[in-house]
Amino acid sequence: MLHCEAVCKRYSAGQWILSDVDMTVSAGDVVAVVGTNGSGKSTLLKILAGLSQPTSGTVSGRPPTVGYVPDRFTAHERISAVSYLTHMGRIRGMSTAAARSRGGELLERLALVGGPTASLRTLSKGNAQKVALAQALLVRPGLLVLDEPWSGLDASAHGVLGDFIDEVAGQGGAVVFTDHREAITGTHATSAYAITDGRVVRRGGGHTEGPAPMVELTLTAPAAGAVPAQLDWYALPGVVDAARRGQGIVLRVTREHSDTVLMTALRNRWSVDAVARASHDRGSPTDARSVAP
Ligand SMILES: Nc1ncnc2c1ncn2[C@@H]1O[C@H](COP(=O)(O)OP(=O)(O)OP(=O)(O)O)[C@@H](O)[C@H]1O
Repeated sequence: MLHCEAVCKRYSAGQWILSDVDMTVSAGDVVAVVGTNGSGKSTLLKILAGLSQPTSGTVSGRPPTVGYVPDRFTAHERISAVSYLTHMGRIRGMSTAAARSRGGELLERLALVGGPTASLRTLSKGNAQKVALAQALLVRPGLLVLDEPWSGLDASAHGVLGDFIDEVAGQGGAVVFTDHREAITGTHATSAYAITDGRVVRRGGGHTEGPAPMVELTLTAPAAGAVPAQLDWYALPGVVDAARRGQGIVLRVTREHSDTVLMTALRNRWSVDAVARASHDRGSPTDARSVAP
């Protein structure tokens, strides 16, 4: 489907932001792009969405309908949220009635504070983000590109956003998003890429091809009273799966990071029951969508 080949990007004569990016996004994929501030995540997303052109390299196979949500949606217009969505829907070829109805339905699901008739210029960052999300979903996107979509959204909208992502992917669309929290990428993404020094590598081993070696760690929780008994496993490097088992937990961790994760567990008084080479039959190393955090 969407395929980037040897994509490089720099702005004017500045330094290279992206170098030789090879990336494929297929129907049904939910792809996380992670990286530090300024690493080029937004730049990559804009190229994938078709809003920015690579300096060199090619992007092919972009679906005709792309939904894009920027990291910040600043709307100063006086018009109401639902009127804005109606206009956007018409631009996308919908009838006025269909656009208004679909826009209203999306805003209702997102629980826009102030309701659909709230004026855009009065919206908080999180509420404006809801409108931006709704406009991207007016017409079912073949590719949905979300730049830090969780940022600013209240917790109740997080679940709705997750549902939207699942719906788009379930209907054969692809989703690409950025977020800096490992737990989010682990929960929602079927694969993840990290940007470091302009290079985009498949997370969990640093290769875009072939699964990274994985280790399965079986750990038992510390006795009651020991502190801290719980760790945010997904926040540890290399953890792609964390499944509770009785009083313990079974982690799938990239071989590269397994020693670090073990040390962290031991420092926090978890006991190690078993360390084994993990098979790849349960999906790719970054396939963590089916597992609750
Ligand atoms: N239009 C532009 N013109 C010139 N430089 C730009 C432009 N857009 C981005 N940059 C630069 O490109 C680099 C990457 O920016 P980008 O916004 O893609 O990073 P990011 O990973 O999304 O950052 P953040 O996590 O802070 O949103 C930064 O150094 C930024 O200053």
